[in-house]
Amino acid sequence: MVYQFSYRPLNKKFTRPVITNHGIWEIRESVIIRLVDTTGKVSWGEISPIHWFGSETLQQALDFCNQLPAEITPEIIFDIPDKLPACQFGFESALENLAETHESINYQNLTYSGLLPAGKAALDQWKTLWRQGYQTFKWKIGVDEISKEIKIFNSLIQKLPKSAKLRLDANGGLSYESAKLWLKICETLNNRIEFIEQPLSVDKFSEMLELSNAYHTKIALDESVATLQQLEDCYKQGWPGIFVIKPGIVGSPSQLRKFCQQHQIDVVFSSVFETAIGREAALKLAAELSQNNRAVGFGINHFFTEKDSNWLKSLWNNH
Ligand SMILES: O=C(O)CCC(=O)c1ccccc1C(=O)O
Ligand SMILES: [Mg+2]
Repeated sequence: MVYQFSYRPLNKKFTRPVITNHGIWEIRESVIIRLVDTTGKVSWGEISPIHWFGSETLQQALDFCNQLPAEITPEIIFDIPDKLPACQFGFESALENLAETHESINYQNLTYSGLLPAGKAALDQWKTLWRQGYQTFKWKIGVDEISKEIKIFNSLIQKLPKSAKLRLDANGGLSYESAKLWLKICETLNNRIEFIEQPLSVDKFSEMLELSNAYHTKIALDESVATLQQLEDCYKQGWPGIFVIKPGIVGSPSQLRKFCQQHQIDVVFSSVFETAIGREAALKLAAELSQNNRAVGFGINHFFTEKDSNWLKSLWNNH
């Protein structure tokens, strides 16, 4: 089989900047790819790198697309190197969409986690998301001073319904002492805190292992398991807690499928703030590979573009 291949860069301003310990992120830059098979069937894929998170850079993805011929084959797609995980995801998902079997996976019964804005804005925003039906929320910490964040956290916990679950994501921004302080606070809230995500930086695996053995509140690795190689490595080192998987940047869906089917791991699937193209492919993987029913971190609709044809068509017509 050969596929007509074309691609377009896409820049999309977030409706609200994403503030994390890594900094302020205002524009989502992606590459949308288009495959057409010999019957004329069209399929889309999305390459949405996050270099500061551990994937290739946007430029590396564009350079890879640029050197491809206009007609590509499955061999070319399955030969994409592991140093281009977002490209592996984009091309393989587009290829899978062309295979009939793939259409059938339905991801309607996933539950979603809503991302709250960092800082005190969370105190106003949570109710809007609650009314939209979210029962799990994620709040970024490690952005401001810990004393300020604990104060906001205390009022957030007061306001949130007791049945709501809250995830805290430090993006590796806490010191060992601050992580212990957060974990001590969470211990007193009998499981209302589902987990603390990446409390320490990627180079502090053994400290996080120690913390996960010392406290009940679960710890989830995210930046530490950004790519499949890192995921396998942390698994082999015996990580007992949760693994956050971002399908958009983890790498090859077929390799991810193999790993998840070989190992029983506690997984949370998470967005890379992709458009509806990447999101649909990622949610299909989440539905297929989730062994537990943890809410998926894709509940932030204003970050992606609906898969209506106009914006896609305009991408191809305006160039
Ligand atoms: O997982 C979620 O709930 C939303 C996705 C998210 O937080 C995220 C999105 C892009 C880059 C990093 C992260 C993160 O989890 O740290
Ligand atoms: Mg995270």
